[in-house]
Amino acid sequence: MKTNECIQNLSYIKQIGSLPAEITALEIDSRAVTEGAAFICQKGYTVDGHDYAGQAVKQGARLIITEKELDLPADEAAQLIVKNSSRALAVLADTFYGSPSERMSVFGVTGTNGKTSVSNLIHELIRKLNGRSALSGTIGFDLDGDLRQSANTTSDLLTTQRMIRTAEAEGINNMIFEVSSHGLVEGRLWGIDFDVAVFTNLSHDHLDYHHTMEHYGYAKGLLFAQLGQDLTKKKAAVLNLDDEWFDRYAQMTPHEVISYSMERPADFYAEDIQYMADRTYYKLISPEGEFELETQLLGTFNVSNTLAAIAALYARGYKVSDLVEALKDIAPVSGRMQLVPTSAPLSIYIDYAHTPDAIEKAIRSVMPFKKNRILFLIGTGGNRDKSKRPAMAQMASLADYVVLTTDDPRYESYDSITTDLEKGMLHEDYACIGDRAAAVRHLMQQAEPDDIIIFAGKGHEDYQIIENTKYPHSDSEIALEVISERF
Ligand SMILES: CC(=O)N[C@H]1[C@@H](OP(=O)(O)OP(=O)(O)OC[C@H]2O[C@@H](n3ccc(=O)[nH]c3=O)[C@H](O)[C@@H]2O)O[C@H](CO)[C@@H](O)[C@@H]1O[C@H](C)C(=O)N[C@@H](C)C(=O)N[C@H](CCC(=O)O)C(=O)O
Ligand SMILES: Nc1ncnc2c1ncn2[C@@H]1O[C@H](COP(=O)(O)OP(=O)(O)OP(=O)(O)O)[C@@H](O)[C@H]1O
Repeated sequence: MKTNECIQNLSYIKQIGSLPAEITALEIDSRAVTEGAAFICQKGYTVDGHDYAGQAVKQGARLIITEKELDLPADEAAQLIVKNSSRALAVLADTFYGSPSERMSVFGVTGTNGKTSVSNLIHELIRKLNGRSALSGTIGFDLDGDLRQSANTTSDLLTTQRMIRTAEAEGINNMIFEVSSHGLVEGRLWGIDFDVAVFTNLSHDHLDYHHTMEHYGYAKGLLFAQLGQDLTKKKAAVLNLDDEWFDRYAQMTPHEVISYSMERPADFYAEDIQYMADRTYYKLISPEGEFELETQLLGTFNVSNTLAAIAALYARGYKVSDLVEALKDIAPVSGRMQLVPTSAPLSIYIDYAHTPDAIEKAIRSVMPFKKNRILFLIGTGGNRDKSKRPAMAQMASLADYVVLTTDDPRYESYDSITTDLEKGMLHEDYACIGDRAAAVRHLMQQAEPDDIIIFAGKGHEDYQIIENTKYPHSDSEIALEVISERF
């Protein structure tokens, strides 16, 4: 793209050197720079991208976007000094990639729990109803069925714009983003034209980063403000009426608010819910009438998640009857209340619950069909929000027997993690076993016929991070091994 065209909307303080005629690519990582690229220097948590501008120039960068004047060969690369390079990146990426989000149906899903589940439901419902869809989130970047890896729940801004551009180039006209609070406050989604913004719920998590629930809640609210003020576009906020943040998020947008609830009348609400070990049924009351709904997704929270997904697609003109029909065939996201097939006379679920609220909901979900005991294993990560640990164990105490362990201990000792968890235990029927593989084995050794077993915290992940190394790990594999020895 011509440089003048690319920087037409960019405010900058000063130009050093002459601008190249063309920009071939935008990069924020010097290691990815190719000939003719513009390199945008960003300060990170670990290093400062400004320190890599020299390397970027050596690799062929001809324009450097920087917050300070850098000592670089003026004949090789020009510099544009900007006040804030993240804002500059947002402007440049939007122009360079041609604002693809404006031409697509873009859904953003935020909340403490349920982002992956709701995003995946929206994505799969669209595909089931013969549409094409791309999804970016914790599980990766799914380009209409072709799954690629990505590092974050909400990727950096450049990756985000590239994903939308790639989807558009593939002829895909729906894009779903799982939106993290980190991503919102760091502007990883600046410039994205969302059509539907969905809120699942807000509860204790990430306070190592946000410090207070007020700040955490505010961060999530930025998604609803991002729907913008242009009322010539039909947009909607889909909000959970059962959550106390409903009113505040509704105030953040002039666009239509579509409510959903499991507890009271709303635009979309659930009545007569029946929880089975492998299916959930409920009566859906919607603006298009009442429907008997059946889903393979399990647990109370998935009733809420299915309501959110149906409401989000209704906002884009889908018929509720079609959505209800399509939902029957959609399988749960890997590792979210996923039933592990076994011939042993007990039920094993793998779940990703790693917040107090999710743990409470996971255990309450299986109570309606409990015949014997509920055995629950909970692990939590090292070097992350420690304040939630006792509250997690407090909720885990709803189970009859609990094993306290780790998920990704990183650099923290097993003992430090399980000791924090132990502070919240409300009964004595528990064991602390830091090594997760041993913890899973121990839990399975206690299992008796008709027990319900939930392994929480790792979900779809098939590894454990110890220090900075990923080791293979699978709760279900270990559980099935013990079953083959015992049953
Ligand atoms: C703490 C944090 O948010 N870190 C994110 C951040 O990394 P960083 O700040 O360490 O980056 P850095 O290594 O300091 O690099 C700074 C700059 O120098 C550049 N650089 C660096 C090295 C080099 O040789 N050349 C070079 O140009 C980098 O490309 C970058 O532009 O920027 C990276 C690229 O965008 C992110 O992948 C990374 O997320 C890490 C993996 C992370 O764990 N983040 C968590 C806190 C997070 O964001 N989580 C939320 C989900 C939460 C949830 O709901 O569960 C998420 O959205 O994922
Ligand atoms: N609506 C919900 N309310 C409460 N808990 C939920 C809800 N949906 C899912 N959960 C719980 O949270 C776990 C993670 O679900 P999911 O991956 O959909 O959430 P997430 O917001 O994407 O989480 P993360 O940001 O950590 O990836 C599930 O395994 C389940 O235990």
